[in-house]
Amino acid sequence: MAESGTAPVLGVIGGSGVYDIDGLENKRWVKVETPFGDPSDELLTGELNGQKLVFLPRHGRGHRIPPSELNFRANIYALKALGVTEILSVSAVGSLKEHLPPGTFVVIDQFIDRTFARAKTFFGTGLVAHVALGHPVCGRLGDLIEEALVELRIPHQRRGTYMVMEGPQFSTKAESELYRSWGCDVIGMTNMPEAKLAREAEMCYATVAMVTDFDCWHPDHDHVTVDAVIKVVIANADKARSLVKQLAPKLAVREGLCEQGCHTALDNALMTAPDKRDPELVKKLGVIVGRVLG
Ligand SMILES: CSC[C@H]1O[C@H](OP(=O)(O)O)[C@H](O)[C@@H]1O
Ligand SMILES: Nc1ncnc2[nH]cnc12
Repeated sequence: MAESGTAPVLGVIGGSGVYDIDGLENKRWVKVETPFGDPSDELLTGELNGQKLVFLPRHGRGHRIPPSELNFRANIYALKALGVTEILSVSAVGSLKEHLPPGTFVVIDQFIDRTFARAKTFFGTGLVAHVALGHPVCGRLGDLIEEALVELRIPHQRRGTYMVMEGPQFSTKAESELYRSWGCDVIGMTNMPEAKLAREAEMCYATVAMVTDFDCWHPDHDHVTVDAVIKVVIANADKARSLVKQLAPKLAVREGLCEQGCHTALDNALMTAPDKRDPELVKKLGVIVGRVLG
């Protein structure tokens, strides 16, 4: 079992089409206020197969909030404030590869962040931090997700690069071809800065990307439509829920902190000299930096 004070709590961020989690015991929607404003919605807390779980619908119930207006900092802060230690992000994505048709799940291990209109860090003047991001997702969590996908016989690929675009419009064909030439596997609009902020908040983060379409590069699929995406997401939603159920009990085997360093990401990241730190900012970031700055 995990060291005291670090018992795993699974956070699930549900993307397009995933606005609830079934089978939760002691289920309760909780409103969380954060120094960064409101999260996308209330957060759903409960237990699944004995594992504590917190669920947040990324775009809010009813899909109210577009990607560029998501308050990523409030979302990650709220999950951290509720004790979440590992985050499973569930996302709809377009495929940039012929061999990844709609219905395939990809356990993402890399990102290219092309977003430009989002707040990307909790830190700032008065407390500067630079966390490592060479491996932006938790490989340990990725392995557990893969184990669950194998057990459930869900068609998947273990690794892949997710291109994060600003949106909300889908790509032009030239852009889609460019991302293909970069070797990207899938494309979406939401996983950055989410993954960066999870790292700053010292939480494990992994994404299961559910392919919903071939974007617009494919000769047989001229363009993406929300209709087509939603149809596939609905068909996949049960698989996503089974994945969460299968994954939840696997987390309990972690002993102590994540061996990949996710839970200690701030150990060598703070740059600002102690006497130059802004006490107000340090206080505001208490939930995030409490472990290192006590
Ligand atoms: C309805 S398709 C576009 C939408 O879906 C994805 O979001 P999420 O990662 O939350 O499932 C994509 O990034 C876009 O935001
Ligand atoms: N083709 C696509 N581009 C960006 N985001 C997506 N989400 C689902 N399909 C997508």
